[in-house]
Amino acid sequence: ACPDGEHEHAYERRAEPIVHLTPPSRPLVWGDINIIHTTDSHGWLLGHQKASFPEPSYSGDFGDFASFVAHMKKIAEEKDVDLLLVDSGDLHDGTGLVDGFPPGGIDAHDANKFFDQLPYDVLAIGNHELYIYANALDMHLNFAPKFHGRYLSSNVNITVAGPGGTPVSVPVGSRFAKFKTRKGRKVTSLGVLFDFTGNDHNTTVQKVEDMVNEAWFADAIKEEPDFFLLVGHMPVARDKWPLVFNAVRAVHPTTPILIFGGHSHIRDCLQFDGRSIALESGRYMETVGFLSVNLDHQGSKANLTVNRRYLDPNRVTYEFHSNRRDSSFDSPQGRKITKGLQDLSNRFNLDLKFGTAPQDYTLSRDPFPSNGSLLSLIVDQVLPTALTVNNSRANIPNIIITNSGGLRFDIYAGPFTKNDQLTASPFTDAFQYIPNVPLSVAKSVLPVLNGGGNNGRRELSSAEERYARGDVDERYGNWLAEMHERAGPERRAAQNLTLGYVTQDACPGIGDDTLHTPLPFFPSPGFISSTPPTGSVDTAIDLVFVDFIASEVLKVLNGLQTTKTYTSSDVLSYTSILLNEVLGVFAQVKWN
Ligand SMILES: Nc1ccn([C@@H]2O[C@H](COP(=O)(O)O)[C@@H](O)[C@H]2O)c(=O)n1
Ligand SMILES: [Zn+2]
Ligand SMILES: [Zn+2]
Repeated sequence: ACPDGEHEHAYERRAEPIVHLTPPSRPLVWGDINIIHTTDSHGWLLGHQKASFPEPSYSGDFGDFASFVAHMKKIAEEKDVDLLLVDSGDLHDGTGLVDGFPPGGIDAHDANKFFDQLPYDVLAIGNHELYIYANALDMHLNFAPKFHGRYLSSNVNITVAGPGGTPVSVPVGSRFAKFKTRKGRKVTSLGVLFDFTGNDHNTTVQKVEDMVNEAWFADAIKEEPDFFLLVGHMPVARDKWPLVFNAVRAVHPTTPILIFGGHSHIRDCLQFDGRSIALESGRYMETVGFLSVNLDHQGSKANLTVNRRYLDPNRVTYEFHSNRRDSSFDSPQGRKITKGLQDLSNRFNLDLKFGTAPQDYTLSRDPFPSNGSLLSLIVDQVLPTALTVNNSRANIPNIIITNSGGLRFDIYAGPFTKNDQLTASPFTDAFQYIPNVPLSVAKSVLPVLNGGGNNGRRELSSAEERYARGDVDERYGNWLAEMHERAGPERRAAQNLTLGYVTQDACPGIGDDTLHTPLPFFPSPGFISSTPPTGSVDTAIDLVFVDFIASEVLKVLNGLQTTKTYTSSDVLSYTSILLNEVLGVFAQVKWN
């Protein structure tokens, strides 16, 4: 499959040990319309930098990605087809580049600037652009204008000072966009956010079912384009896409509809009907999605010919698909972006070392609880250590509860830096407490939180559920065997599959671009807590929790007992140390 045999070279950056990457299994299938998709990048613009698999598979940085896109645009011109670039949101929260700014800065302000150096055709807003008003305002004032009407927030508004200082509620970006492709195809595009309710004051998210009844929506979709490009921060399965899809379909029974989703951080694909396709391209720049569609059967109402591929973003992948060698791959713009990102990392001092992690701690590759579980490390060691530093309540027995979704990435053995701290735990959530909670009541809070719905944890994809059940799709096994057979003896010998994504979705054929051995996957509860102290049922303890879950904790406390009605006035500040600082504090104490 490898055109010139040049792609099996090494990943050898940043003084990491040399690691050999497997090239993609086959060339991309191009169509009349081709779309490259990113989503939930969460600041991983410097790529994944650790040496053990699967990380090197995702080692391409945003500069490499920019070079790839530039080459692909050239190939599209040579083939005389369209190539678009889209993003489905969640730019903020996730690495030092977006969270390691000095005090007083604005979250992802500096890192955002790399996005507008790429030729994005459409971008949609994510929920992580809305947790903090200042970030949403930055998107409105500084980010959206760079994309000239193509940064879409169909159902998301922000309140700003209007004429004469009167507050007005306006879309953060634009509600929709209509444009023509290079080949002259007419496109109507929306940018929809799921029914998010955790947004900051002075931002509003309209429910998807209400959005599709708006007059502007009917107007926007009235005229028939060559295809609808629905980009949105909403999982392609189990969410509100059918509402948007059906609203469009009711007016245009056969017009092609291409959907690009996000938010659930998985590789996924499905077709709502034969003339549509919905793709979701993972998270953290661990996946670049590629979708091709053949539209040019004028007048035909036949099923679309569609092809989707989930690329591992690394230079081997990029060079393979753009027919470049290492020496001819980097574009000037790509190099500039890589340098800019490294400069930003240096400016934010992201290599600052807090200590040395003695082993790997993972979020889902080890069961919870276990010695290898990051969640176990957090509740058994990190929080009990870090929260008692300089804390006058250190000697009062406590239970500390947090939501597992607040921890976002594994820790790998070796130097533990400021960037590692912020990838594992990016949120500035504060610790609060309620004093004098009877031990028996406090002990019951965690089980009720975990029994009471799915808050705090993201849903498992159907593939993850199947993996957790040990149920591996035989389609993949057969295909893998066939690829091995076709590969020939030399390649077969070289193909010791690395750990990585093994995707099972609902679209035809196999989506993964590079073959992998699947990563172990263990589900974890939505909420986790430190071990409760011993004592009698009425021992008064501090119930400590992150502010992100304060309202849920109050609700549970009031459901568990009737002696006292707990309100937000019972909630006090526990420490000045934030959730995104606890690992650094712990590492300095225990890993030095
Ligand atoms: N302050 C915060 C904000 C978010 N979370 C967690 O992130 C989840 C949403 O992340 P997506 O990338 O999937 O949009 C949310 O459900 C929380 O679990 C948090 O813990 N603290
Ligand atoms: Zn996300
Ligand atoms: Zn999200």
